[in-house]
Amino acid sequence: MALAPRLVPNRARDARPVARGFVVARLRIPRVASRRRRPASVPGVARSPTSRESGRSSSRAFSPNAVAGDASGSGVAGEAKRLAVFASGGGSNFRAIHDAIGNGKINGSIELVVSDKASCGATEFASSNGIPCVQYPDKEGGGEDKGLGRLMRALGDQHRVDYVLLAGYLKIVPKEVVRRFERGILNIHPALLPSFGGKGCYGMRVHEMVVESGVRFTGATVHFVNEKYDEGRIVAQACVPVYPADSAADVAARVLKSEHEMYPEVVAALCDGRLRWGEDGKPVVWTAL
Ligand SMILES: Nc1nc2c(c(=O)[nH]1)N[C@@H](CN(C=O)c1ccc(C(=O)N[C@@H](CCC(=O)O)C(=O)O)cc1)CN2
Ligand SMILES: NCC(=O)N[C@@H]1O[C@H](COP(=O)([O-])[O-])[C@@H](O)[C@H]1O
Repeated sequence: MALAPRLVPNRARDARPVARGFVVARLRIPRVASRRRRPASVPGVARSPTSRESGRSSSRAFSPNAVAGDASGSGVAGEAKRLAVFASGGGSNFRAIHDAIGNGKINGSIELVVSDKASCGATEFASSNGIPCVQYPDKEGGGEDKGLGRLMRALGDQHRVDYVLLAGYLKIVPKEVVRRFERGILNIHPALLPSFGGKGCYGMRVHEMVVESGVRFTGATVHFVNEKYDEGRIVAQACVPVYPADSAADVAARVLKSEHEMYPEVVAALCDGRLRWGEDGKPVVWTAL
């Protein structure tokens, strides 16, 4: 049986940009036999002994066990995390995460898809892969609470979701969900927050603003979700150039490609317990040397 890896965090200044363009910290994880193929892009990753079953993350000082969503630092190493994806559109980020799970890069399973749309690319992909879908908000059938009660039951008792991943979801996630999944909801935004973020900043509109602004770089941001649009703690960013002749569509395609590379890696770290909160309240993706 593989021994639980002892994490020996390096000093914060060891965090340095990597070829992928987003910053990770470095820690020495003794190589342990892993039952599953390690994520190709993060060699030598071992399973961290975490489990969301042990309840919510505490706000205690940083320690090797202070991982997102883990209150005790104990738990069953390697247990696949149960994921819900919220999407409103084509679902390419959803599909990138689904593919990374299938390739063994993410230790998780997508148990539920939530959309404000009765049908979109994401819900069609979910249905064709046997993944249940729930509509929220559901103005027609949801009554006063727009289906909030049904959503909470689906995320809780029915599908026992550990983490929520927003992937092109265009509505505000209600505070009840944000509080239920403290430090357990990620979002990908198609710009370098805090620039070009907030209400009204979504989809192609973001890239139109970027081109109009004349900035020379843009990119994507993965951040934790709080009760406001795009104000949660930033986890990782990927940077791409903006060329003078670029249209908004050119920029959108370049940013989307970087999203498909970055988001699965961050989700893999979240599911492996390698997404850790420092004493300064900033989350960091850790990987092996
Ligand atoms: N509680 C939270 N909910 C959501 C967040 C968040 O950070 N906290 N992120 C958004 C995703 N997002 C940017 O990354 C975003 C999505 C949509 C909007 C927006 O202005 N929406 C419009 C409605 C658009 C429509 O219905 O077509 C609006 O609210 O008027 C801003 C940012 C997901 N949810
Ligand atoms: N502010 C939220 C927002 O604009 N999210 C963006 O919507 C697109 C969804 O594409 P997808 O449906 O193909 O994943 C992605 O570019 C994502 O960053």
